[in-house]
Amino acid sequence: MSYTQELLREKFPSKQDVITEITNLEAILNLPKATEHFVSDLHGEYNAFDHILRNGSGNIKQKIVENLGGRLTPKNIQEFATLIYYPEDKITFQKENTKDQDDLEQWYLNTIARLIELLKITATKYTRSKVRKAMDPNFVYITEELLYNDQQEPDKRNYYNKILRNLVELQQADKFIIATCYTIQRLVVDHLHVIGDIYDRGPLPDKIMETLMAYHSLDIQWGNHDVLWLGAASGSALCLMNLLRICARYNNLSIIEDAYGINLRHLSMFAEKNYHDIPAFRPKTVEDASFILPDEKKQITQIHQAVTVIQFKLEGQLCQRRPELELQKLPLLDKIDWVKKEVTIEGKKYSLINTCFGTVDPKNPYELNAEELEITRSLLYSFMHATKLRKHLDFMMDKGSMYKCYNGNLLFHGCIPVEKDGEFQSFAYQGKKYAGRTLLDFCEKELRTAYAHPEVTDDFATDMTWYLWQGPLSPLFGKHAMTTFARYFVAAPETHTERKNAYFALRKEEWFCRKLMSEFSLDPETGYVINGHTPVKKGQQPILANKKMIVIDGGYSKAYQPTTGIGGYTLLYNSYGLQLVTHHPFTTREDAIKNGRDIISTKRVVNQEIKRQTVADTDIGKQIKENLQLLRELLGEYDK
Ligand SMILES: O=P(O)(O)OC[C@H]1O[C@](O)(COP(=O)(O)O)[C@@H](O)[C@@H]1O
Ligand SMILES: [Mn+2]
Repeated sequence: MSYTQELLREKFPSKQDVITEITNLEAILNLPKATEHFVSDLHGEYNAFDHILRNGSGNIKQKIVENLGGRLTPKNIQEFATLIYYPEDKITFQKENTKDQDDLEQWYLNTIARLIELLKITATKYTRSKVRKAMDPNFVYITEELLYNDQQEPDKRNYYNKILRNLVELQQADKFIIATCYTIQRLVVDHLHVIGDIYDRGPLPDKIMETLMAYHSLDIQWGNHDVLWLGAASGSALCLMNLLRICARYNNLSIIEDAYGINLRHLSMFAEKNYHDIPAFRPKTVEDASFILPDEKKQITQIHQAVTVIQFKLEGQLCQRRPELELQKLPLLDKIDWVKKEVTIEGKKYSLINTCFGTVDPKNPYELNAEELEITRSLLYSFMHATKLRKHLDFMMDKGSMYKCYNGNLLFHGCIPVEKDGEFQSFAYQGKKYAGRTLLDFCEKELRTAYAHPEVTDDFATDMTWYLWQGPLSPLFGKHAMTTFARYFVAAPETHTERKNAYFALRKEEWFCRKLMSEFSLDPETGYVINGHTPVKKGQQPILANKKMIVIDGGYSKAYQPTTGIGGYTLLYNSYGLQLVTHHPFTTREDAIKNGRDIISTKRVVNQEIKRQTVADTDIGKQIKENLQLLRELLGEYDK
């Protein structure tokens, strides 16, 4: 008997145990495939993301319409849906707005009965034990009684009605409704994929991380913005300065100070001493907001300049110590004619439109002055020791990866760098070349090394975190260069251009997407490539390459909504196939609760399975089949 069988025998000591397990697993294989939910580019927009999680990208409403739609008016459908998304708020609202006690009781009875009906429908896909795990432990007994009782029998109906009445009379109804709503939310989506860029530009990435940490099942494909935060926590001061620059640019320094408790006082004082108010560095999203005080705005503008200059200095140092990364052309502080106020970019001279280089020594433009050095050191120390931040980023490392192969699909944030003809471009390091899948594996290995050793700050792995942010062959970035310097200091638009990797043109071709799936050992006939990263602009298509490629940048980022014209896209993959969901921009939580404002605009079927998919068709199904094989062999042993 093999070692595995020995172990199995310990777990299932009698023949009857084996038979029970085989029956159980066979039954699971025949259940419908559970629903996967894909989101990406959340960019700190917690409220919009929270709403989409609560409504399961429209899945909850669809279930209500399909199953209770014939009995409810559109207004009541929306009210019932809103209750399931925001049970606490909706109950309060209901109580405040129903003066008559009898009406309120009737509302409770109707609501509980409807919830149980909907729960029954959402639970059919799962084993009883999995449904139980999704329930609030305090209400398991009552819920199961209500759920598995046949109301058609008169005796049972009385029993059922009695339980309902009791819940209301014993004032347990609120708690029960809230618990059941969350159970429904949980059952409607079985697994969540976050295809990168949780951090930057929006105000509440920390709350997104808290939500994800409480979520029942998920994976993350890192985005370039996430890697900035992981890089900084790995000891890269350069990543840190860049993420501070983005926080200042979008008026989000409170994430650093309030959410993560990192003190910016020294930086702020230094900035005040050394920088003035320059329009190009004013925070982007607050031009018409009244809540920001002029002084505060000026302070952010000054901090923005201070961290930008430190970033360019550190970037120059990195380029000097890592010529192998071929990033030489980027930092331009040594290409400045300080007298004429000109900079040379690719052989051409341009005048500087903003100057804030008071701390730059023309002879040693990339050297930090003493105070910058001290600020950088102490900020990096605080960042690496901020407890809550570390907890969030540990989780991101744990659940995250550069790419994921899941139920036959290939998920990654940005691109696989290629030449124009579709050949994978290779990244050379220490005499070895990495391209295609091996490049992504290499990047992941380096990032994990860097993160595991935050105290080592000058090694290749730490510098690679910066490369992942803006290196020309970074699968997370996918452009020839990041022209940050020119975007701040030069007017000529040609200096701002960031040329996209050939990948983004080729991903429209079916043959190319098939090649990608083969590279990752997936079946090109049945699989899809799913990307985030590039906002799908007005007039562009999210479904490409004869439906082999789907780009679902969620478009949550408010700053980018004018160019996309919509809120964004998410994707659902259930037993019937794949559906692309388009969202309107999210307004506010209050609007969603009071006015029942949902943000789903359309659902488009990407593919419809000919035969409804079951667990047997999934990755878990494959594992179960392997286990069944072993169990059958064990059964044979018991028969000997
Ligand atoms: O809109 P902003 O804040 O100027 O940012 C622009 C920068 O962001 C990037 O697009 C990278 O961020 P994304 O991953 O969100 O595209 C850079 O290529 C570009 O230089
Ligand atoms: Mn991105």
